[in-house]
Amino acid sequence: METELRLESSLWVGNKRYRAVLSGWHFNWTEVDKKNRDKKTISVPVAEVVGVEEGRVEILPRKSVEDTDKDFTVFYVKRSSSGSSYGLLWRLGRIQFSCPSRVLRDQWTKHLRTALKTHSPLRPNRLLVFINPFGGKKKGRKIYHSLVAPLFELAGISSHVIVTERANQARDHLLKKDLKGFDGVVCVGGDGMFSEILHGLIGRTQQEAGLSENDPTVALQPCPLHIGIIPAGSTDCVCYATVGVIDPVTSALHIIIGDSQPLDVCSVHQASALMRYSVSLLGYGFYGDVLAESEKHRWMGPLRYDYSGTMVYLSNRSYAGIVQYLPADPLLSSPRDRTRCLSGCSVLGVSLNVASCLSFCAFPGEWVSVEGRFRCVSLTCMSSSCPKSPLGLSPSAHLADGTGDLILVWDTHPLGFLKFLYRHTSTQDQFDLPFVEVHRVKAVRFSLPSERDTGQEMTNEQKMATPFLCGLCCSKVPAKSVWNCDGEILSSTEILCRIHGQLVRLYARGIEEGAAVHNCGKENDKCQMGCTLIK
Ligand SMILES: CCCCCCCCCCCCC/C=C/[C@@H](O)[C@H](COP(=O)(O)O)NC(=O)CCCCCCCCCCCCCCC
Ligand SMILES: Nc1ncnc2c1ncn2[C@@H]1O[C@H](COP(=O)(O)OP(=O)(O)O)[C@@H](O)[C@H]1O
Ligand SMILES: [Ca+2]
Repeated sequence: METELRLESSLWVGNKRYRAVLSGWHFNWTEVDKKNRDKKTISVPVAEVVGVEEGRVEILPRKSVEDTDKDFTVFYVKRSSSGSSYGLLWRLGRIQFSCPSRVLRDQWTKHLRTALKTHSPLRPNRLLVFINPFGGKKKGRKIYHSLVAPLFELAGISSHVIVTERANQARDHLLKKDLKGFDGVVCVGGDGMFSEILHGLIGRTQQEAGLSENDPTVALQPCPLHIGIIPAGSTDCVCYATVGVIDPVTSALHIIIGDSQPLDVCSVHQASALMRYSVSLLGYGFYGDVLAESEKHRWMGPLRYDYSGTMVYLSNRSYAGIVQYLPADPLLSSPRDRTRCLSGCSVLGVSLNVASCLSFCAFPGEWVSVEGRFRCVSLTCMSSSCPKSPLGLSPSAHLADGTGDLILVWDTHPLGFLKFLYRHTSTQDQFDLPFVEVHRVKAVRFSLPSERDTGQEMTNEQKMATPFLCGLCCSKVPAKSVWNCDGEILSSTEILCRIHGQLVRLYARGIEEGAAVHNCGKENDKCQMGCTLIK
């Protein structure tokens, strides 16, 4: 089959002659200029060819087609460094070849198209697109129509676009409407919008499989449709943590070529009912308070989190709680092993025997229990990196290993907590502080101490410590906080969480790092799949 797809010939690009070769996984072209022997070869993996068109075709800044007999145009993924972000920006590359005959031209286009289908079988033909017109800076519609739709059209993807008119419309559509014929669902918006798609697709899949989402011991069915994220929100953490940059064109190109990245999902239950799913931040204390405060200032747009973050920091609160967790196998990985989950990462979920030991009563020995006052308790299934924190809440967490990282920040003095927060903005280790613990876990349970212990009556010492500028934003110190579940406030405080390995798949491939050193000893572009980074 590989020999069948091989094609090699002399072609022209402008007035220069090139040797073009299509073989196996690659398409490359080299200038054959005698005076300049060391002209570089440009090599494109066939899986990264976006489209092949007969004639002279331009799509930027405007689409134009000159239908000639001997020319063909190839569009492909071109990488460039993104400056501030850790990942690489993808752009649309374009090259226009001229053939000596029409027969040869047709042979090239036919072979390239066949190779492309063979090497990237998950390319979507038909997509269901939801746009949240009010996410982030309210630019969702513009981002989609000006940057994404032209690329989908070039790649021959047909899309059904729905601009939402209310919250939860996308979720309800996915739960109830006919989804036949769609290969994937695209979300134009932020983490909240992604969460709607996530709930719709997971719910629909379980309905069809006859499984109960309420039962935390049930092994849920993975979703058959892929999810694509075009970032147009405030935090855009899911996009950043799975692609490495917040860039609509990069994300659109990952969707077009049918990249596939599995993702762990955490189900959050109260008593025996499912409350929500989470992929990035499930946080009590600081992050819960920030979200609750920020909801009052939605008009500020993405800035609301900085404003509320500062206010909540100044209010200097901590909360009593009991945290119980089921540790993951420490021999497989650790949240402090300083590896990073990069594209092709090999730390994947092994079949975890969670269900059998989820029952706390039946297997008390497997669970670890801690109690005390916390600044925050956070659980994240992935690194949760975002522009505010480029390495994320847990820099060594893995996207698809079936575990989450539980971060416990014990009550401490205000400057200590500021240090912890500030370390998220750099490469300094935020876990290397005496009041911080991090555990790789399969399940977590959170409960409140009995009324008597929650500190309704605070000790004098606590009273002294608590109202650190507290008068700025609150008059009374509440005894409990709320849970922030991927940007939604949960209605209940006592919860049970379980991580489901690889429950959904995104059109992404994990973070491709720019100028990094890898432990396979090779330079970045030659790095072997699955190697890990050394700092
Ligand atoms: C001093 C600098 C501190 C920087 C600390 C940065 C930690 C950031 C970790 C962010 C993890 C994000 C996880 C994702 C959450 C989202 O699902 C979720 C929903 O997003 P959406 O509205 O786009 O739909 N987003 C959130 O819940 C936002 C959480 C953001 C917390 C940011 C806190 C900023 C704190 C600033 C504190 C400043 C203290 C200054 C004192 C003088
Ligand atoms: N048409 C709409 N009107 C109001 N809210 C909507 C609409 N469409 C989606 N939403 C909701 O808006 C919330 C925030 O959206 P998101 O796209 O995540 O933006 P942001 O990142 O700015 O929070 C989501 O929880 C989503 O359910
Ligand atoms: Ca994980």
